[in-house]
Amino acid sequence: MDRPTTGGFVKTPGWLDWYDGPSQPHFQLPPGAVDAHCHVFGPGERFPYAPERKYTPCDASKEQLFALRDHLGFARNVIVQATCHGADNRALVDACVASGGRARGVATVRRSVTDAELQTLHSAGVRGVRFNFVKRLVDFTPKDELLEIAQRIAPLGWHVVVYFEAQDLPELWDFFTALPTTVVVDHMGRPDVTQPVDGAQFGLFLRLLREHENVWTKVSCPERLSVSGPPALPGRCGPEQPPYADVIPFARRLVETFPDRVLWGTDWPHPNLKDHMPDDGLLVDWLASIVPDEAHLRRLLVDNPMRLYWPDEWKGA
Ligand SMILES: O=C(O)c1cc(C(=O)O)oc(=O)c1
Repeated sequence: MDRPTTGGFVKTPGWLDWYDGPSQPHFQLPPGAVDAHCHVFGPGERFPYAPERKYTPCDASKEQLFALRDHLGFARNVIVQATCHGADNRALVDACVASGGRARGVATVRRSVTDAELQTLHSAGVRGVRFNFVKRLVDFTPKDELLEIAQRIAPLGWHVVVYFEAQDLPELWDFFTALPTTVVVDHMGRPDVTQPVDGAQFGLFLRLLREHENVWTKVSCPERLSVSGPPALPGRCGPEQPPYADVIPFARRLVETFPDRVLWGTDWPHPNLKDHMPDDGLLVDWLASIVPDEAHLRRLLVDNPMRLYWPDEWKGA
């Protein structure tokens, strides 16, 4: 019962009994697909976790991440700095460098970062910084410091990734809309999916993208947002029983309305999930429910991430 699963996680009571590592997805990814949101954790002995962290994850190494990439059929990764590593980007940089150009990074930096350090991060493959506003993950960071960082990374052609809870969007609106770069919102701005897709809360998020063409979003993390959850049994999903059904209308609305400003990623190794350990194969299968056709799929998984992270290699849609 305590076999390691993906990400070095070990089953704990409460996780679904059937989970035993990522399944082989049924859904065929397009050639060149990018997993545009995933993490590496540690290994803690080599890359210690930050003293100010709010959680301590299981180690999740670059080797495990690259094995998952190949297993699922992705060509590339975008590795996002997780809060448990604070502003120490060494594990992220190590993974990007080891990927041989198949991974880009989104780092976390403080105001004290030097221009030389930014250049080193760039050479390793970093193309953005992440600002986290989720209160269970970080202490308060003054917005004037973040704005200063955004102004310094803009000339490098980098962008800003933001993570927040939907109820905090009104308070963060002015800050987000003042950012001078492309802004990528993690996990659809974390909507409450028990509210209607046409309701006020998600409506405000849609308005942010409609009124600000520099704002993109990741249609990721149905496993975090879902109330209905994954199907009870593996191999039982399909058109009649899609996984994470309650999140589909939200992701689909974004994919259809802003086809050139959406990204997707597994969020492996799924930190802080308490109720179940998601099957990454099933998460890939979930894509079938949120894209209307092949052209949208290609933009979501290939053209958009390539344009943002590998513009020199992107051949155009
Ligand atoms: O919802 C989360 O717990 C979570 C945490 C982190 C992080 O610790 O950076 O990143 C994510 O993408 C999601």
